[in-house]
Amino acid sequence: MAATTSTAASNLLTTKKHLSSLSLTSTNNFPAFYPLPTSSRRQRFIVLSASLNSKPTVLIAEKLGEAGINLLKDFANVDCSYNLSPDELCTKISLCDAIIVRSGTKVNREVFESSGGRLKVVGRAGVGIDNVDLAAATEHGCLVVNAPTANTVAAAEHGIALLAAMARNVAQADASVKAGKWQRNKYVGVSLVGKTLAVMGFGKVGSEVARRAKGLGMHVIAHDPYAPADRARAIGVELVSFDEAIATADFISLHMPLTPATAKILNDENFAKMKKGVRIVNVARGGVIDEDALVRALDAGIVTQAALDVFTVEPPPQDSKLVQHERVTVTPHLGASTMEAQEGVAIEIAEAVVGALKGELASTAVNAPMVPAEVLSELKPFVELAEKLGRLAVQLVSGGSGVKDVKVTYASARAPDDLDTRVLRAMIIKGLIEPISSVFVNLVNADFSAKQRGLRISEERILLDGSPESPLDFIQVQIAHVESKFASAISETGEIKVEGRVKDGIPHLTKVGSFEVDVSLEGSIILCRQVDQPGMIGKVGSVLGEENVNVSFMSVGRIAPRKQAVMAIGVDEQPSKETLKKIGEIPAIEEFVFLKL
Ligand SMILES: NC(=O)c1ccc[n+]([C@@H]2O[C@H](COP(=O)([O-])OP(=O)(O)OC[C@H]3O[C@@H](n4cnc5c(N)ncnc54)[C@H](O)[C@@H]3O)[C@@H](O)[C@H]2O)c1
Ligand SMILES: O=C(O)[C@H](O)COP(=O)(O)O
Repeated sequence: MAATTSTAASNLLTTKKHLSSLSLTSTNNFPAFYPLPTSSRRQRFIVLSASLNSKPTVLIAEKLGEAGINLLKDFANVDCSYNLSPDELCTKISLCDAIIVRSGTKVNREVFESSGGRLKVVGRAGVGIDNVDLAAATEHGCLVVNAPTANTVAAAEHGIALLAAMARNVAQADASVKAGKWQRNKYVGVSLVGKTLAVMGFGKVGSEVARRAKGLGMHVIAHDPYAPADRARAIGVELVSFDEAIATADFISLHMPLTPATAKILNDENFAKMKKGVRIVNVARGGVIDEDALVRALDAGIVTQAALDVFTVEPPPQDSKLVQHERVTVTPHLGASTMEAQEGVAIEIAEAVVGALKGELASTAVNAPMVPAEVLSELKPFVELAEKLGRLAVQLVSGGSGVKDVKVTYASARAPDDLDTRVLRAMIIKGLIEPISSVFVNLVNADFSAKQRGLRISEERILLDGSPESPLDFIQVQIAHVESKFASAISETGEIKVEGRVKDGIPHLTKVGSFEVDVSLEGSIILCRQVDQPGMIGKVGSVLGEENVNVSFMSVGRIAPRKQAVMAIGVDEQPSKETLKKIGEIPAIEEFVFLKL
């Protein structure tokens, strides 16, 4: 057995310009995209319809900066129709090759179905694509592109504006003066200087908020299990645990994406851990707060004030107790709404849409990583395996010094020249980044996205003896210098380690930490560490069965009989919190974790 090592980081592209687009040629003058299949997307060959002879039509459905509109007009017929009803949108869409929206327009399955196959590009002039049905887009051969960077500073500035306005009761005092009152004693505020601000989510927006808050004389701490600690230290911010952040902060500012792990992360249980009198700002996504719990925390005096730009349902109901609360300041999702940001976003999205209509794959393409068909046919299950191992590994991280050093090992009997691992590396990066951020990774931007987040991916090849029929024997992903929410995932050498193989064309998880397991990577997975003893599979299975959660696969890996064992359980549905709690309460179970694939 021989090993060769190379460092992907050294090959990384260093400027965004270098990777802004990549052209593919195809037959009959039409550009072509090959989106990678994942378990949730049907594989499909996408052909864009912007023929070389006719100008495409772009519908701009929400207000867009002039510079972007002008850029589009050079290339396409532009129809600016704002405030369309859903029916009007469905009628118009059949005449359009592309549509550009912000967060206010729902581009749902009906829109794609109504387009009669003509719609080929959806441009989201901003970051979040919560309002675009991605699965429907991919099924209809439609590329979705977004503009992820141009509104970062605007969002951070809005966070700071809300922080200061809340502390000094600006909105409430303004309404009071306009109502003919002069209540100087009622609206005495609190100072920001010297106060502790906890920035929850230290990504693009969070780090800009932290920088600005330092300038205001605040003591800034941050919680982000995946952000590199040295990046935080460089701007004088200490990364702390979730509990420490919320327990010590005078102000909490939310900047994490909405994911299954962050949904309602501020809930009754966590409000109860906060310092009495805490003030909360949210310019991320409404869903990260349990809004009913926030009303209870405000009424109980745990939370003194809140300032919210985003809501679970937008616009929120007019009679919402939260919106109407006297100590809550609200804005209608204005984080990205500055002249400058909207000009920047307009240019970013116009360039991406024009590029896509010309057949280039933008670095901001959300649903179409691109793989040549001949590569895909052989590597398809390994491509899926790579993404899923990345997703599993990152979900096992609980803290430490951030996700920084990732080592990928490919074991294969193929000579290194016969196995192009570029796609696999991109898919591992996709799996590592997408569950924890607002970034979408494709083949064009994968290495750049990794570099931007401070991720160093080193790759190792293990050359196996034997027949090289299958491209790979196993793939292993290790994350160093981190803690895990499932201690058994840490290997003897101290890294989080997951390993997988393809069996009968299906990706399988075959190793977690030092434990051998065997579970097919479909649906989701529960990992439990237990004292090996009879009846454990039955006990866990019946807890899941009580809630009608279908078990697809179970396997137990153990060190020795009657010692510790790790049980991997594949489930088709997501168990409720109560069901997971019941699993944790089974006496022999020492730890467990639920992982979404
Ligand atoms: N209000 C607005 O108009 C507006 C504008 C821009 C962005 N946003 C929202 O702001 C949020 C942040 O955007 P961004 O561009 O900074 O995203 P980003 O991906 O750059 O940063 C998100 C950070 O959150 C961290 N994170 C993930 N899970 C976490 C967890 N459980 N706990 C703590 N941290 C966690 C990630 O590691 C990452 O560093 C997103 O929700 C985005 O949609 C809102
Ligand atoms: O996701 C985003 O980019 C922000 O939330 C801004 O959304 P908007 O473009 O609708 O203002």
